[in-house]
Amino acid sequence: MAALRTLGPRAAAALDEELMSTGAFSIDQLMELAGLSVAQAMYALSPPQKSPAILVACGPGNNGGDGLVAARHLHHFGYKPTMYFPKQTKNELYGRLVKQLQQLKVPFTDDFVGAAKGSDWIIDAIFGFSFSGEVREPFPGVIKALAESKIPVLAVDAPSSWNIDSGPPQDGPGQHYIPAALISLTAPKPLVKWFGGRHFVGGRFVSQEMADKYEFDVPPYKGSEQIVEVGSHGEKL
Ligand SMILES: NC(=O)C1=CN([C@@H]2O[C@H](COP(=O)(O)OP(=O)(O)OC[C@H]3O[C@@H](n4cnc5c(N)ncnc54)[C@H](OP(=O)(O)O)[C@@H]3O)[C@@H](O)[C@H]2O)[C@H](O)CC1
Ligand SMILES: [K+]
Repeated sequence: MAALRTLGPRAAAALDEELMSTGAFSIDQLMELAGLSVAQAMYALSPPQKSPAILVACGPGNNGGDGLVAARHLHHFGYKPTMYFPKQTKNELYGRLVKQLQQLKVPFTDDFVGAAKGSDWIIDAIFGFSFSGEVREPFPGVIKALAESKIPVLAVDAPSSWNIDSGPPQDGPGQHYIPAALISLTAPKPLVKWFGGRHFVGGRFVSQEMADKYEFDVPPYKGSEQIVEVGSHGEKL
């Protein structure tokens, strides 16, 4: 069966702009729904009874914000999330998301490698569709640790360090990391061509009109679910 059409980084950024202007959404709303779908994908992969300890690595942009929201939902689902959020900005929304986690006594750590050792799964919410170029500090060590670790990773929107259009960095086998699972938000990005693991689509907030305009497909969400599992490259299952 045909794969879901992909959305490149420029189109994804333009869609976000339009959702938050003429679409009348706030970033808080989009991030809340994106983060909820990340938490639902984690639950579909492994429930808290089996995999309670989740390390959530958050970057400085909206991909990181999705991770902060997902962690709050994971806490309420019964998981024990730990946060690695090394590059916190003064952004007011992020401040509130962090405070909500602190009030739930969700721990924050500066030691990614140490925290990863005790984790059942890692959520990679470091970079999404606005990533480009070489990974800059403080993240190269984190990407290296992900490449060396055997702990399964759920990547949010993109495996961090992969080019959104052209996939894994050309740095040789064993150098880049390969997540066990990916949740694409709104639509898969072109990099799914190089992905081979379990793949979900989430971010259930676009109209059919918007999907037609940006030439992607709304996946077949069932009932009240915020996610759909698709094939590795976005094939409909
Ligand atoms: N419509 C949707 O589906 C929604 C998706 N959401 C999520 O938002 C991200 C995109 O968020 P954005 O804020 O545009 O960008 P990112 O989070 O991907 O990354 C931006 C930050 O990353 C830094 N960056 C970029 N490249 C590098 C690099 N090579 N090394 C280190 N750091 C890098 C960048 O830093 P600057 O220094 O350049 O500022 C940014 O800080 C999308 O993927 C979804 O996950 C929304 O939550 C809701 C709508
Ligand atoms: K990511």
